[in-house]
Amino acid sequence: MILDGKGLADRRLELLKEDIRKRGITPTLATVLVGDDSASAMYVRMKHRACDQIGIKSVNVKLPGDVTTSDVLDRLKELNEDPDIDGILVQLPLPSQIDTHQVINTVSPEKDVDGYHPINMGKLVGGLPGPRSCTPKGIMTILKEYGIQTSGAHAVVIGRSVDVGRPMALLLMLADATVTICHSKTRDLASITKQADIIVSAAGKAGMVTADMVKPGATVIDVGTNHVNGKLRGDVDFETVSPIAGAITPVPGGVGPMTIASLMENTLEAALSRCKPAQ
Ligand SMILES: Nc1nc(=O)c2c([nH]1)NC[C@@H]1CN(c3ccc(C(=O)N[C@@H](CCC(=O)O)C(=O)O)cc3)C=[N+]21
Repeated sequence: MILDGKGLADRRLELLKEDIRKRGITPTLATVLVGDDSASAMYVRMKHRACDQIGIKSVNVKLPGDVTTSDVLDRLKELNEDPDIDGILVQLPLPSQIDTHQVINTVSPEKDVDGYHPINMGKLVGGLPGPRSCTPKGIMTILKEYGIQTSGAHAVVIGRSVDVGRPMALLLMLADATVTICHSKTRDLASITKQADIIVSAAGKAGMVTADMVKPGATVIDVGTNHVNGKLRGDVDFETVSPIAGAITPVPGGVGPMTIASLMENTLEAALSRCKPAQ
């Protein structure tokens, strides 16, 4: 079974559009793009397009590639204080001279639609409600919508990044999975992934998950967005793995569109919790 992230995301965007229209509000998302990396610029454009599609207002703050950390922090403080802005997304990765930790720390936790702020990460660790990182949230939605059981399942996450691997593992654990986290230093990766009912690959290496690493019938979620010779490729060798997997996300058309749908959900939630309508 192919897990159609694109179709699911489109349906969720339609529901969000209807929800926003009925509430008569205009949530507002600010994106912050530093420098002119073409992939980052494309992702930001895709986010703005989704906003336009569903009635979220978006503003794009563009900063030159040679700004200092304090330039970025100053701009973020303005956005934090701006009552018209509900959500703030700082597109990552940032240029190397910028202190990414300080930037993430400066985004107001109430406006943190990526769920990267330590307060929101802490809420995730504690199992408290709060904004969840968009990619892991989108993956949980895929699993839920397709009825893929997490309770009691062995989920193997490949990758321990702060934006995907770690929050993914925590969300799977909160959903009662038994979770193993693997990464670049893991020995004999295949022997571990072979035991998985659910594999989530966020390793960032094109084609690294091969058929011999997958148990027949397993669910395979591919977070990879690797650009190889101008083509987008996932972490999973789709040709050989898809006949073995019980369910698999394609790249493109799988996790990526769900990341954006989750961002839209987080932006609406940020707007609603910032301005509680009178009952
Ligand atoms: N603060 C921050 N938050 C993020 O959520 C964030 C980020 N920084 N930096 C970069 C990554 C990457 N990311 C993607 C979003 C959508 C697709 C997506 O929709 N991709 C399409 C294909 C697009 C294409 O054609 O290349 C698909 O998979 O079907 C992919 C990747 C969000 N990220």
